[in-house]
Amino acid sequence: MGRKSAKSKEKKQRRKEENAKLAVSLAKVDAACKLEDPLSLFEPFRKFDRNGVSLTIECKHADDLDDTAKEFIFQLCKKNMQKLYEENGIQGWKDRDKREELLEDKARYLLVRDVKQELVAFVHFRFDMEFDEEILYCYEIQLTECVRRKGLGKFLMQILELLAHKTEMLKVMLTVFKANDNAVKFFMEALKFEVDDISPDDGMYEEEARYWILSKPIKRKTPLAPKQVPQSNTVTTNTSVNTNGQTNGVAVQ
Ligand SMILES: CC(=O)SCCNC(=O)CCNC(=O)[C@H](O)C(C)(C)COP(=O)(O)OP(=O)(O)OC[C@H]1O[C@@H](n2cnc3c(N)ncnc32)[C@H](O)[C@@H]1OP(=O)(O)O
Repeated sequence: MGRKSAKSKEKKQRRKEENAKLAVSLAKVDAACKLEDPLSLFEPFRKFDRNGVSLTIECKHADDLDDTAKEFIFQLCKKNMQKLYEENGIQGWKDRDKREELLEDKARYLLVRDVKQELVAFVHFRFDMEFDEEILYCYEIQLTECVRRKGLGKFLMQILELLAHKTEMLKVMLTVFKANDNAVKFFMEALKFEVDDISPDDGMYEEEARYWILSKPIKRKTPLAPKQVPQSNTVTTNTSVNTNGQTNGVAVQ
């Protein structure tokens, strides 16, 4: 009896701790979702001026998109992804389902425009929980062909990593079709994303899953031990961005 009651006490304590941890994670996601314009935290990242293109980047809630932006997002996604969905997706491609997913409440966008103010690329992302972890999920990164292979995709993913760091998310996650060779090279080779623990294992289903769930942990600088802290108090674990758009305090490759 004595042992049993000690055990149940332990169990209760563990559950209490788990609930408290979950409440903290949910509060972080909630706070991140409430940020009006997260890009205002990283002003230098509003411009991409490299490799012969001059582009501007803005961040919007799905709710605040105008009809032109909504249509651009849907049509570009369809152009880039329909064939892959039809060949690899369980339910193929469905216009209506995709339109709904793109405009769900939590959806947020990075919108990229050229000098004529024409949209040329977008990222659809969300702050969310994946099981009991607070994460930033990249639903889509879609570029028109004329702005590919100029470093823009990498730049946009760096913004997501910075946002995830600033809002204290644990990972950036995404789903990619195994057959999407270019995207797999981009995420896994160039950006060092890895197959996440929740990605379906081979052999889990009758047929091998046609996609991977990838993730990249958001690394934080470990604060120095007290005796190592310099007198000048210059050590910080916060992310800061210098005027060249380079980051300090977060591992962005
Ligand atoms: C979660 C999802 O959204 S999955 C779907 C991803 N999106 C798509 O498949 C839509 C069509 N493709 C695209 O929009 C773009 O090609 C993206 C997003 C995949 C890549 O963006 P880009 O701006 O073209 O990539 P970026 O120029 O930053 O490339 C960085 C590195 O990734 C790798 N990479 C990018 N594209 C390719 C490619 N087509 N083939 C091989 N490697 C590539 C390279 O190592 C590249 O470095 P390098 O150019 O110095 O060799």
